[in-house]
Amino acid sequence: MFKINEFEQRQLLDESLADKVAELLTAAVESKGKASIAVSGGSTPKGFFEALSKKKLAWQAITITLADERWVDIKSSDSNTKLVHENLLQNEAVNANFFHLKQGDIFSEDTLADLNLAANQQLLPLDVLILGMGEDGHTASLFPCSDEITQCLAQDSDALIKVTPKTAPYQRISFSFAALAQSKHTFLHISGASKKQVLATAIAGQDCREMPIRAFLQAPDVNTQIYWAL
Ligand SMILES: O=C1O[C@H](COP(=O)(O)O)[C@@H](O)[C@H](O)[C@H]1O
Repeated sequence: MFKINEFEQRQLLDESLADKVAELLTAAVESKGKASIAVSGGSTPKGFFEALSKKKLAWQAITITLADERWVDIKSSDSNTKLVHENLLQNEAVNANFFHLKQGDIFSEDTLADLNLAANQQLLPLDVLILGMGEDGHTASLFPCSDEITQCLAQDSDALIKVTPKTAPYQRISFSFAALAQSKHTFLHISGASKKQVLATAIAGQDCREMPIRAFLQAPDVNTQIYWAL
């Protein structure tokens, strides 16, 4: 299931999404004393991160993580962790907790097992999930071109998966569809005419392995709120 929310300007979208997410995180903290949110990286979320970072929330009770990360040095300009540190873990949100997906230099099976255990104990199910979408219909690092795509979309997959895309750089770590689909509130944040066309193609077809974002649009128990601006 999905609903499309369109905005005339990206700044209006960023403010509106930040208002909504702030409301949901506040409600989660009030009801259970803590909240968790996974955000996406890439080129789209910077303005939203800045708007959300200025909200006066109980940030010390909130854990932020990423829907996916590239296995690069966290000082690299391609690091999603760096993007979050420089734009979201700022202002009022400087005291939020951050759950690192990129641990150490070597991406070993032991590292993956430890991260899966910690994510299941500390984070899941997420209160809020903010997805992005690439031009190929990937979301998080669920890439249609990867050998792991069947595993990424399987109902019984681990929460975190090692993914090697064939048409995008870097090895990745990504939450699986099964883990992300448990989120209490799911948003897809996209902008620009080209992404609107990609979304239309995704809506018009069925095959989730061809465009993994379809899994979040089609699942009857996932209500994906799409936020789009030109
Ligand atoms: O590689 C990634 O790409 C997607 C989409 O990024 P964008 O630059 O087209 O907004 C992003 O959602 C994901 O987190 C990132 O690792």
